[in-house]
Amino acid sequence: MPIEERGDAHLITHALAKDTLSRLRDVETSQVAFRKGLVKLGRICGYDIIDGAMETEFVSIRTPLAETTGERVKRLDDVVIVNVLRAATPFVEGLLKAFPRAKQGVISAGRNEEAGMGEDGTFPISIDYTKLPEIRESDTVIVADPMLATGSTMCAVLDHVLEQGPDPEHLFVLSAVSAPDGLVRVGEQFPEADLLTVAIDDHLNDEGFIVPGLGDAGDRAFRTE
Ligand SMILES: O=P(O)(O)OC[C@H]1O[C@H](OP(=O)(O)OP(=O)(O)O)[C@H](O)[C@@H]1O
Ligand SMILES: O=c1cc[nH]c(=O)[nH]1
Ligand SMILES: [Mg+2]
Repeated sequence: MPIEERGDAHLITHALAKDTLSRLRDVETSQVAFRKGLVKLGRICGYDIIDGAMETEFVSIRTPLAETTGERVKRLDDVVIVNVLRAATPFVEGLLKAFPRAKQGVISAGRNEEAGMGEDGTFPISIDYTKLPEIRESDTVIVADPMLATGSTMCAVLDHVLEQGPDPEHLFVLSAVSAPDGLVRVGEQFPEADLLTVAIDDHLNDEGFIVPGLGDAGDRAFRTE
């Protein structure tokens, strides 16, 4: 199975996910290659979520030649993907290749970098715009953000997502790179969430950036610096 348990999180271990993340980390990777890499990584992660966490069922099929039995992924319509603006946008574009019929929500959430990281290791988060579909108990919700650093953004986003209605059957927090602090913070505050990530990095620096990380994912994808 391409998803392995690791402490507070589950690691997506597909070789192509690691390959793609390594290209994203490279400081020489151009903006276009970076954005395309995030799309690719989202697609791989989506396939791995389906492989590791979604049920399948056997169905009868008639091919042009004969009756046979096939296997289908169940309940792909009951998936909600939440895009945490803005760095998650290309990542979600890739996820949608695996979940083309997912309902989508967006939340614009940003760290107040000027305020800096507080003594408790968190950032103030401003949530400026949200548009979420109805979330039902039977849904699988995937909240996607390529970077989980202090976890401040994800905690604010999850508060918002969960206050809208009943707890969904499955709640996944999907990131490309996570810092140990962020995983612990989100895991403690939202024990119902399944934390999925491609890599757990070493530490956060004084500015709250993941080390070694890949830099500022939003700036690299959107060419803003
Ligand atoms: O775990 P945290 O410490 O909260 O940091 C992670 C957040 O930081 C980045 O967003 P950023 O605030 O840079 O916004 P952007 O996507 O617009 O660049 C990233 O995409 C996460 O949302
Ligand atoms: O390392 C980090 C931390 C937060 N946001 C990013 O884009 N990168
Ligand atoms: Mg940013």
